[in-house]
Amino acid sequence: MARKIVELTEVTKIYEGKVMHRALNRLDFEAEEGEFIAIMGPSGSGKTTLLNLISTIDLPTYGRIAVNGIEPETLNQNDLALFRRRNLGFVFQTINLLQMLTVEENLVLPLTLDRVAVPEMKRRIAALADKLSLNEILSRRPDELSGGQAQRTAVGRALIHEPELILADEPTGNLDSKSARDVLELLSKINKSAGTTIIMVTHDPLAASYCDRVLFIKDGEFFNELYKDEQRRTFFQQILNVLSLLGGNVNDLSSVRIP
Ligand SMILES: Nc1ncnc2c1ncn2[C@@H]1O[C@H](COP(=O)(O)OP(=O)(O)OP(=O)(O)O)[C@@H](O)[C@H]1O
Repeated sequence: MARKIVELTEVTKIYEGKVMHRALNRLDFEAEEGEFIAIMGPSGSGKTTLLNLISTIDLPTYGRIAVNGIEPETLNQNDLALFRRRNLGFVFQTINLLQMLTVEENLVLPLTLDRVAVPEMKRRIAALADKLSLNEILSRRPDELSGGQAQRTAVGRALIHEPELILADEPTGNLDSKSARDVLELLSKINKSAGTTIIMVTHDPLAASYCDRVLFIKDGEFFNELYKDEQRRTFFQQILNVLSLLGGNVNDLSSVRIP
């Protein structure tokens, strides 16, 4: 049986504010090594909360979480930061590349923090630039890149330290459909070739159709789950069907792209 890379058992997250809000309610979720999973649900259903808990940025109010066998609650802030840096890669909708640095310098940033030797950095850049088609743009700065090139660089930066788990929050949200496809195909290729586990929050059923499994949540609880066992187009249709059952804000479907 494949190794479990993420395990959530009866996880509840309550935000304490003026008004107390239960964002997740006794949620169970597991991800096995090598899975490519989408998390979908209406606005406010708890997707980002779930991703923040898996990424150990936030802790649950009740319940148990283990990521790569580690329970984040048992680590102090320093060890948690180190754990994230070594084990996780992050890709966000807003592509947060450092404007002062070239693509190449942005790519190696996580390695600089870990004081990796220069020859090893060069080896990893060469391998990644090939895989991500970044060779032509390594010396450019972020403001000289298209949206797709910038997001491919951000994916590269998330991958350069060879993490076991990639966490992506709407990675195609700001991209045109061609660039979105390029990024999704890239994520899919990395998932298949390196066996990297990927968990991606998305509103976009086309993006979700690249995954092997889609978890739907509603009001912080499990709503449904779909596994891809046919063509991507059929899977896309099945995802749309569940989304229509799920309801929520009609704007959530405004970004639907046709495969
Ligand atoms: N720090 C916070 N304090 C209080 N309530 C919060 C906080 N963060 C999120 N919430 C509430 O928790 C619920 C879930 O939020 P979350 O961001 O996880 O939803 P989401 O599914 O990612 O939504 P969206 O698709 O709009 O990004 C929402 O009702 C939100 O208002």
